[in-house]
Amino acid sequence: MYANTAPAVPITVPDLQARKRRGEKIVSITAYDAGIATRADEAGVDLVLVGDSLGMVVQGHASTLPVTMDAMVYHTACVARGLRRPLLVADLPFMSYRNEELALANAARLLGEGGAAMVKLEGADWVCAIIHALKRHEVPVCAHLGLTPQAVHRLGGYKVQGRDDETAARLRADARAVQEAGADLLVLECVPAALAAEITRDLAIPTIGIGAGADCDGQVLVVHDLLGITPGKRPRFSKDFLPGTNSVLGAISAYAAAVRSGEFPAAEHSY
Ligand SMILES: Nc1nc(=O)c2c([nH]1)NC[C@@H]1CN(c3ccc(C(=O)N[C@@H](CCC(=O)O)C(=O)O)cc3)CN21
Ligand SMILES: CC(C)C(=O)C(=O)O
Ligand SMILES: [Mg+2]
Repeated sequence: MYANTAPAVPITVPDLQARKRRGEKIVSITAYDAGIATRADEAGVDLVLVGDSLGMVVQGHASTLPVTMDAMVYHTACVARGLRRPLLVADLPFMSYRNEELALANAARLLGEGGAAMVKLEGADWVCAIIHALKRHEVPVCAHLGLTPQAVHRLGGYKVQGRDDETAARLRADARAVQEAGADLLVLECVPAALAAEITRDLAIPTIGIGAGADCDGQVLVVHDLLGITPGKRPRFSKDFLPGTNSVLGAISAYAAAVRSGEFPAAEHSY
C-alpha cells in the first residue's frame, strides 16, 4: 500500500539545489539503524540524517555531548545498509571538528567507513573555516544554525533562538556566512517561522527546518518523535504520526505526505 516500488534513483547533492529551484519540499527524518532506514527509503524520504540526537533518543543521555565518533560511524554504517535512494547525512559530534585536521579525518570516517554522502556540523564563526576546508577536500557539508544542541550549556537549555532583533540579525549573517564558506545545505532548528522564511528566501542553498515553520525548503524530524517513542518529553514542534496509521511505514509516509502538502508543520508546531 505504501511501498515505493519505483527503481531506486539515488538522490545526489546537486539534486538538492534543483529541488529548491523547483519548489519541491525536501523530506527528511533521522535514522540510527537499518530497519528505520529501510522504512524511510520505502516511504520516499529524500534525506536521512544520522543525528547525534542518538545520544538522547538511543543512548538515553540528557544531551548530545557524550556522543563519540565511533558511535556515529557505527550507526551511519548501519543506516547506509538500509538505504537505496535517500541522501545520507551524518552529524559530526561534539568536539570532533574543533580543528581542520580533526574535522577532515572524522569526515573521512563518516564518508568512508560510514557511507554518508554529507556531514553536518553546528555553528558559524570559526566553524566557517572548517566548512571551507571540508568543501575544498570534496566533503559535502550541511550547516546547522539556530538551536545548536552542542551549545546547550552556553544557550542554557533547548530554547527558541533568534527571537530578538540582535540574535535575529546574527542568525541572518551566520546563514550567509555558512553559505559563503561552502555549505550545500542548512538546518534551521527552533527559530521563529518568519525569520526562517526570510533566511530561506535570502539563500541560494536549501534550508531544512525543525521547529522553524513551514516555509523552509524542507523539514526534518527525529524519528523517535514521529513514532511516539521518545524517551522523556517530545519537543513541541514535533508530531507523533503513528496514531491513525497502522505501521511505522504508514507513519513515515504520512509525515512525508504532510510535509509535501504543506500541512506539516502547522502553526502549533512553529514559533
Ligand atoms: N527527541 C528529540 N527530538 C529532537 O528534535 C532533538 C533531540 N531529541 N535531541 C537533540 C536535539 C535537541 N532538540 C530539542 C530538544 C528539546 C526542545 C524543547 O523541549 N523545546 C521546548 C521549547 C522551548 C521554548 O519555547 O523556548 C518545547 O517545549 O518544545 C527543543 C529541541 C532538538 N533535537
Ligand atoms: C535534529 C537534527 C537536525 C539533528 O541535528 C540531530 O538529529 O542530531
Ligand atoms: Mg544533531
